[in-house]
Amino acid sequence: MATQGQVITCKAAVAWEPNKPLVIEDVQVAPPQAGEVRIKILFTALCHTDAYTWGGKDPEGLFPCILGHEAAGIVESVGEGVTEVQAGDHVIPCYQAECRECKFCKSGKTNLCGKVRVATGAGVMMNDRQSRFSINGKPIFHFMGTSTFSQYTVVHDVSVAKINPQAPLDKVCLLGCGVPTGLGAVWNTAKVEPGSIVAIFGLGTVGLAVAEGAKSAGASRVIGIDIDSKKYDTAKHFGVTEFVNPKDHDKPIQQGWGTSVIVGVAASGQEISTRPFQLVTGRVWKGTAFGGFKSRTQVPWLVEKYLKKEIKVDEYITHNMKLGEINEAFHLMHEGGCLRRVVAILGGWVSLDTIQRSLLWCAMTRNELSEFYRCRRGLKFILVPSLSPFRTIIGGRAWMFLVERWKCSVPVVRQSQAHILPHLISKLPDDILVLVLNFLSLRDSARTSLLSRRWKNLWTLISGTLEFDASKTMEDMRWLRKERSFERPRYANWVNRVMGKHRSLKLEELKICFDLDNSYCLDINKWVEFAAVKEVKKLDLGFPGRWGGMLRNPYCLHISVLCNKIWGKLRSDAFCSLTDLNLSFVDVNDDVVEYFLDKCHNLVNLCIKGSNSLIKVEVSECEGFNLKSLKILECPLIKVVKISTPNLVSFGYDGPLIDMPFNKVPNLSEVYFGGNNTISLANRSKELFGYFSMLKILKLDMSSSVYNFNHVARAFDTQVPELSNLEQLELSIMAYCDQCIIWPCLMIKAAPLLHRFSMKMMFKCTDQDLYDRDDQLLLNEDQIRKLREAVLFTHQSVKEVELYGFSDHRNIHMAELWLRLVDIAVSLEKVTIDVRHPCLKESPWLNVKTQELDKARERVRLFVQKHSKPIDILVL
Ligand SMILES: NC(=O)C1=CN([C@@H]2O[C@H](COP(=O)(O)OP(=O)(O)OC[C@H]3O[C@@H](n4cnc5c(N)ncnc54)[C@H](OP(=O)(O)O)[C@@H]3O)[C@@H](O)[C@H]2O)C=CC1
Ligand SMILES: N[C@@H](CCC(=O)N[C@@H](CSC=O)C(=O)NCC(=O)O)C(=O)O
Repeated sequence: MATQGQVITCKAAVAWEPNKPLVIEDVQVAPPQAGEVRIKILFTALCHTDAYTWGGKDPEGLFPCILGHEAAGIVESVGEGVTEVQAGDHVIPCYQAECRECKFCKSGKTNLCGKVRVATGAGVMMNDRQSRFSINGKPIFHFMGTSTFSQYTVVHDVSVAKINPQAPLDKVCLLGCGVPTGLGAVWNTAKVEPGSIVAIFGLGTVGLAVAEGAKSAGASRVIGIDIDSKKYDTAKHFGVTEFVNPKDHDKPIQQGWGTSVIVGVAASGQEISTRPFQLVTGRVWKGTAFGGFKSRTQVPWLVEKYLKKEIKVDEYITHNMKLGEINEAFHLMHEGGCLRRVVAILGGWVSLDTIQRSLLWCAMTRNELSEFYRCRRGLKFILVPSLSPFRTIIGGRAWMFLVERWKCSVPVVRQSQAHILPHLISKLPDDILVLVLNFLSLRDSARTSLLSRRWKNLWTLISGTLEFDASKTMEDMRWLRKERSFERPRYANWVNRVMGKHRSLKLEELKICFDLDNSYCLDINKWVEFAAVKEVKKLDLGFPGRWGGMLRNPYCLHISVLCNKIWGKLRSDAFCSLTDLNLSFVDVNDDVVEYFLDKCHNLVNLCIKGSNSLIKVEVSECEGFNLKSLKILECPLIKVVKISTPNLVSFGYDGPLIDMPFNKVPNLSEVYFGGNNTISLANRSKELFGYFSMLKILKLDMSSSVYNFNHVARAFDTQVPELSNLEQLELSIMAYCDQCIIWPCLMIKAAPLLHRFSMKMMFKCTDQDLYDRDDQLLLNEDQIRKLREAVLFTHQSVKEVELYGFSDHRNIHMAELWLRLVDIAVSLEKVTIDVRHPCLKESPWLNVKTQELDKARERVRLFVQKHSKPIDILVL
């Protein structure tokens, strides 16, 4: 284990003070000492006792601490002298230890163990009476010897129950406390006999487990007592036969004798009392801790009972949540319909439902799976998840489709039989399951390893896409200023770990994108080698800085990495399968690009972005050369782009104004220009290419010329390129003054066959300087007249208009002018108007106020109401 003997920094929910929300912190977890075990916690449930201590009622409660005691996980490492468990074992941490040596354990009369209780009650470990948890040196107390609200925890070896690795950890975590307590209260403590009458006060998880235990013990009547009558319905499924709500009665309704078992934990100072006469006349008072079960011995036995379906567990789980939602999970505790909330401590959830959904999806969209099914005569069913989200998407047609596709050989499993789905899935052969895993994200497919031993390594056989997607972390690094020094090695380790485990010989697609600079060149070189060895078809490497631009010390892909000089392992035909190559903020020189163009005869799409060393790109005609799309973007020192290849369909460029000799590109029909020189490039396109008039699609991004006011000033005099065949025009502009509209309008005018027009408007919302400059750019009378003239025309073929970032809060003329497009286009059928900023609309950091957006939407709607044409209008 790479982490063995090391301090692990991980996430944990820390209770800093009683009753204050738990805070997700980066916590240091020290390695286990002698007789200790460090466990990677995967799932934890919440028990009322956690809430009791968090609420400050526990006399043993110490703060700050990490709560949690009903969980399951995998042993990460063990301390000296630990023999009964080892790294990789699936375990349930037990708040009630079992040393099998102390006076109590040997007595045979109690399940309470004396070996470590003094330390667990004091929030420390027995060895040195210190905590293994700390935050920047400040110790954080343990809780109940378990502290499972942490991705890693350290427990005494006498508190670890090793369980069957086939058991789903997201379910059997409940066997760490609530369910055994209820069952054991009946079986071990009260020792209910057949025919007995059992009354249960409180129908939460423990109470329902009591009902289940009572039913299985043969009780003749099981009376549930709760202040919420709605619970009776659920309770019936667990064995409750009658129900009493104390609120419906003003005096006792039952007298008699028998055995009372106290389970509930009460705050310090709270007492129960009775007249001795009550006991004298045959009533018995007992209590139970963990249902009297011997933890290390009997928890594995309970797990087996669950696997054999002899006891319920799944039925107690009402919510699946994530670590970040732990405070919400506490609040839910007080909701009537809530039993156990299981929190995924590491990452999110992947359940069999996800797999079922994925299975159906790929069955419906991929022929290969249906062929696969056809070939396998033995396999005679298809699983149909009739889960509501799916139903909303595909409705009843999915059923028809499946029945049609697989005729009668496909019995469909309906929702009412959903409980047998896991069983059916487990019958699917591995190759089908792997095929299905290809449709999950890398994280989700890796998470299936937790489902059971069978699933453990299946994900390592996926041959579709390995996408190391860390966009969320990148976003946090950007806005929350999350530390790069911490996140970079974590990302690199993740990629290395996954690649180390990956066993499929081939891989369709590899995508790696993170803020990594050249100090990670050894790792990245290995990833490039991995791509070559796995014969990837699509390789996407991106190493942008925090703000999406170049790093000061960018990763440099050296030609020697590709030519066997460093690793010596690559075959001479390395990358011969490559069809798509996207190198973004990877420093490559001319030799590297030439290598890919020369060696990769299957290359169809090539994009080089943000390389400081690229000077010249030459694509020449040669037999069997298939390149269809080429993009050279943000390479500041580029001097020559020389192209002569008949297959080229699409070309994109963003960089200095250079000569681009294009020859023999008869199929070129799509061009993109971006960056500071967009307008100049477009205007000079005829002399640069000579091919401009044959373009069908033109995309111009003029948004980065924000400070280049000369363009705006010259807007009235600008020439537009010849666009006689253009069908689709996409523009991005920095919309800071009315003149911005002129050039696009002239382009629309110059494109008589234009079908679809799309415009993204960027606004610089917070830059006061820009507001000030706006004043300087206010139009004079003459300019306003020219502006109106510029939009005074009609266009016959435009059918579809999309306006993104349409916000009128900055500029009154612009809104009106853009809406005029709807009038200009006489054949218009569809308009989409999105008032949000095109780049920020998905971001929580949107700095345009909601009222402003609402105002803009309202304005659009008013306009639409005035408009009489029968067009389809979507306002976002
Ligand atoms: N001895 C041991 O080994 C263990 C003890 N415990 C203790 O057992 C108790 C139950 O735990 P758990 O099942 O997790 O908790 P739950 O919250 O799931 O269940 C408690 C149930 O009792 C109901 N209730 C509350 N007040 C009353 C009342 N006055 N009369 C009747 N019913 C009432 C609650 O209703 P509502 O939801 O409406 O509030 C809830 O349904 C807790 O005190 C917990 O600390 C737990 C595990 C082990
Ligand atoms: N620390 C509290 C008592 C808490 C308590 O009673 N705990 C139960 C388990 S509750 C589980 O959810 C228990 O079994 N205690 C036995 C033990 O050894 O801790 C207090 O001081 O009142």
